Amino acid sequence: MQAEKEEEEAFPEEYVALCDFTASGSEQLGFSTGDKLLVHAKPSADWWWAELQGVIGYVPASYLRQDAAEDEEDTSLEDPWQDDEYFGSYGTLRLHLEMLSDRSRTETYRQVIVSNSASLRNKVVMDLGCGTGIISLFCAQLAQPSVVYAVEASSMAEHTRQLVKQNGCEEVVTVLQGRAEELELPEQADILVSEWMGNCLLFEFMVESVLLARDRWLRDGGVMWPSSAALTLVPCQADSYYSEKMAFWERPYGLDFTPLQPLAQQEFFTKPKFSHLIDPKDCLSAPCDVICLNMYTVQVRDLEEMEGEFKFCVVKPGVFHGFTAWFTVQFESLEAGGATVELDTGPNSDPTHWKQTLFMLDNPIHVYGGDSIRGNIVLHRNPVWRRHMTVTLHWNINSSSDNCQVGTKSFPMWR
Ligand SMILES: N=C(N)NC/C=C/[C@H]1O[C@@H](n2cnc3c(N)ncnc32)[C@H](O)[C@@H]1O
Repeated sequence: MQAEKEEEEAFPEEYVALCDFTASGSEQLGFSTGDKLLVHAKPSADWWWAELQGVIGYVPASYLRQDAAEDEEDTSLEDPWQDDEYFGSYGTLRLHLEMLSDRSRTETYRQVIVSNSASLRNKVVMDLGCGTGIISLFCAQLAQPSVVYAVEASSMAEHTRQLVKQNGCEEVVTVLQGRAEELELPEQADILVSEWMGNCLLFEFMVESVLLARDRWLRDGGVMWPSSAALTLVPCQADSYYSEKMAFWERPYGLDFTPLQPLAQQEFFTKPKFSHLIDPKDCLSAPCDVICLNMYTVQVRDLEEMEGEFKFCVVKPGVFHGFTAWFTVQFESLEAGGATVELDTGPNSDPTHWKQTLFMLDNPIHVYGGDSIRGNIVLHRNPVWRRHMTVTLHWNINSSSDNCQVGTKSFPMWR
């Protein structure tokens, strides 16, 4: 009796969902990654009786992990920002080499410095997330700011100091190691420059650090580089990707493998495809900016859920396999009336390391010239894993040739 009594007291236990689970059968309970479930009983090793927001049902035990609160030493694994992993990855050269090898990206930042070099004279610059210090070195080499605070949280910072010295910029560039939103800057900055953009613009949510640093270190009237950003969307064909991942199962070596197609859809089309290079001819309409950020006014709380409408007019017959997304950022001139510089990661510009992001629908839809595809996109930041989000698309197709088709799909990035 005593043991049972103790066991009774142990429940409910709090667990975190490691990944999504779709319930099949009324007595099962579905959930999403990061959901906190209350486990009331463990009738078997594999299936537990759990509750989520008042709903009770059976859940697969293997999808759950004991919540951090119950198990102190694991808290480091529970970091919602995954900083160890994130800054660890930036402590090695791989990602910096990829970014520096991206000429379109890096030359754009150099262009910004060159075209504003006169106005940069005697200014205080903060380079947030300087990495190897490339932007700070451009400032010191191509303009005469009074000081550049090159802020870098990863262990790359000590190498960056060496590069600053190696290139004779130590008089101007000061490398500060630490998270920008936590460290002390000696003074306010006139310009806050950063290369913070992730896939689909926001992934990694480094932008949150940029906004916190803006609010704390950019002086009134100071300049944000980028000054604005836009997420752009277009309905598209993706025939080769569809053939490679889905049509393939129709007749491999003369056999019928179509029973594997639901698995293929789950495995290949549930998450967005990063690093997709869309051919401009696969765009079914003109693209549309669906979400625009003004870097002076956007607030961290706005990042929780960002929504944008779209209305595409199909310009030619084709197969609507999905949507492709990319972003542009603009750098306003320091001189009133000066030219704005833009970095465009879309299919009509030189490719960048971001390429584009492809969201595949479950079932392709034939569309025809004159059809309209209306709807909206919602970027919902993950409440638990703070560098991740879910992208939900809703669409309505109005076609003269057949009745209206409505659809919706959510894509985790990545949790
Ligand atoms: N554009 C993308 N996605 N990444 C390119 C830039 C990422 C670089 O910025 C640094 N970084 C990111 N967040 C912070 C922060 N809050 N404080 C200081 N340094 C930071 C990373 O360690 C990389 O070196």
